[in-house]
Amino acid sequence: MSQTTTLTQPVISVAMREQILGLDRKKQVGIFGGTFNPVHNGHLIMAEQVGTQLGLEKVFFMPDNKPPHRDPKRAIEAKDRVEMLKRAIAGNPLFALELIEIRRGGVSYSYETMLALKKLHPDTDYYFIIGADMVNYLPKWSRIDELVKLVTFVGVKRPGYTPSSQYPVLWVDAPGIDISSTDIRHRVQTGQSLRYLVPDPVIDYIQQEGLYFD
Ligand SMILES: Nc1ncnc2c1ncn2[C@@H]1O[C@H](COP(=O)(O)OP(=O)(O)OP(=O)(O)O)[C@@H](O)[C@H]1O
Ligand SMILES: O=C(O)c1ccc[n+]([C@@H]2O[C@H](COP(=O)([O-])O)[C@@H](O)[C@H]2O)c1
Repeated sequence: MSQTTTLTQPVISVAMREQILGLDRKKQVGIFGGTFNPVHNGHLIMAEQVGTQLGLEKVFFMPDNKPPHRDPKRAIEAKDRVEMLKRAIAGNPLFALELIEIRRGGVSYSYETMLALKKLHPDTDYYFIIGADMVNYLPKWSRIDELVKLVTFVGVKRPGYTPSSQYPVLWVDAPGIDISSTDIRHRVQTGQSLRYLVPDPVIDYIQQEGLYFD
């Protein structure tokens, strides 16, 4: 029996066609690493400004398991930090979660993380978002000379910090927001309002779980 084949579709995929035409654009995504203990509106405002101003496809909030540079005061469990992040980013299609550091456990060195992410997603360019305090701290990061080749650091100003860096940083203009997780924890302990400093669903979670009260 003879068989005839009718080609109704082009044999090349969209990706191949884009490659041939030189249109293969890499994905551009933001990575926003932090302890998020807890996440606050300063984090959300800066992530929104960076994501929209740079035209990123997504901004991934990436809670660390254990920050490399400090012993977090009043550390709470990763599951609570993740739950608060989930509540904070719900409803914003630009935002997503990246839990690679929590899954890996141990100390969360960004070089190790970004190497792993680049291996998993070689077609993605990563924009690593940091505040001015962290920009100043970059020289102390583990394997920083290799890390700057893996990511583009994006800096956001922060009240109280005069940024200076010997490493390349792409600055995005966002309003200076004087909110810190340290201050939020202090406000919980001293019974002050968190309203408009932290998203309402995160305030509810802090109260429901009794976080940061002692
Ligand atoms: N208000 C802010 N303005 C600019 N950058 C910020 C601000 N808050 C946090 N960041 C940046 O977000 C990242 C994650 O911060 P982190 O989760 O440690 O929050 P934090 O408010 O600095 O916490 P803590 O007070 O416990 O040190 C860091 O790069 C930090 O510089
Ligand atoms: O890799 C390092 O040496 C390193 C040193 C300091 C901070 N970082 C990362 O910077 C991000 C912000 O840190 P933090 O503690 O301010 O939340 C978080 O993802 C950390 O893992 C990473």
